[in-house]
Amino acid sequence: MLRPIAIAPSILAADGGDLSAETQAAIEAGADRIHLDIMDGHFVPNLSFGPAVVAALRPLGDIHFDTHLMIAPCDPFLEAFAEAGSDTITVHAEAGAHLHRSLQAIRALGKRAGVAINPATPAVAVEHVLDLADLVLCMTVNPGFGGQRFIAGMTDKIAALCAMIGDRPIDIEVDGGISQETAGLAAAAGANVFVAGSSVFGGARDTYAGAIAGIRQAAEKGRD
Ligand SMILES: O=C(CO)[C@H](O)[C@H](O)COP(=O)(O)O
Repeated sequence: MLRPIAIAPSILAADGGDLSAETQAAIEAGADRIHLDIMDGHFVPNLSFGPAVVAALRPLGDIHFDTHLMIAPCDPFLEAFAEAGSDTITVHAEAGAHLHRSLQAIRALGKRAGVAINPATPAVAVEHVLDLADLVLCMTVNPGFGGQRFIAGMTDKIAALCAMIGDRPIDIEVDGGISQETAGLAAAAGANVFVAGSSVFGGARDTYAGAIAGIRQAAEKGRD
């Protein structure tokens, strides 16, 4: 099954003092989705931002907001991120005692439900929730920080997820170290949604369009 390619710049790597302008610039540069990394200093060893920031950015456009919750527990915050304007809400398989219930709750809020797995978590961890998932996120770095190196060994897991998911209409997203150099490897293994932080926001604003186009081209080529 050939899923549509989408590039999702992560504003974690953007200028935090100018998030509206940075998000607007990414939209104008051709982003398909905006990736919002939510960190709690507990599930991951870093803090980022909360639903108020997501809500503040929402009026910038009707682009898909892809919210990645790196928080535990996650259930108490699902409604807030739904109300803030998230389109997809992704929770970690490792973050909650009741993953099935969390995904049900996201769907009940009228949002697309995503499930993420860390590099050390096997693909089989999501097997029994696929009927409740619209997106599976394979972390290609350990979550918590941008700017890390893509873990090449994750391509086998992406391929295993792809085989497990089969023809279900579920996005296969990769996050961490995605660039023009690595997007092709992930695409060849079956990924179709590419989160990119530092490889987009690491340059000046007039380079964002070229960076997004380059990642898209690399992903398309990786499928050949
Ligand atoms: O989820 C994340 C970190 O936990 C970030 O989205 C991810 O690391 C993207 O940043 P970069 O592209 O710079 O690796």
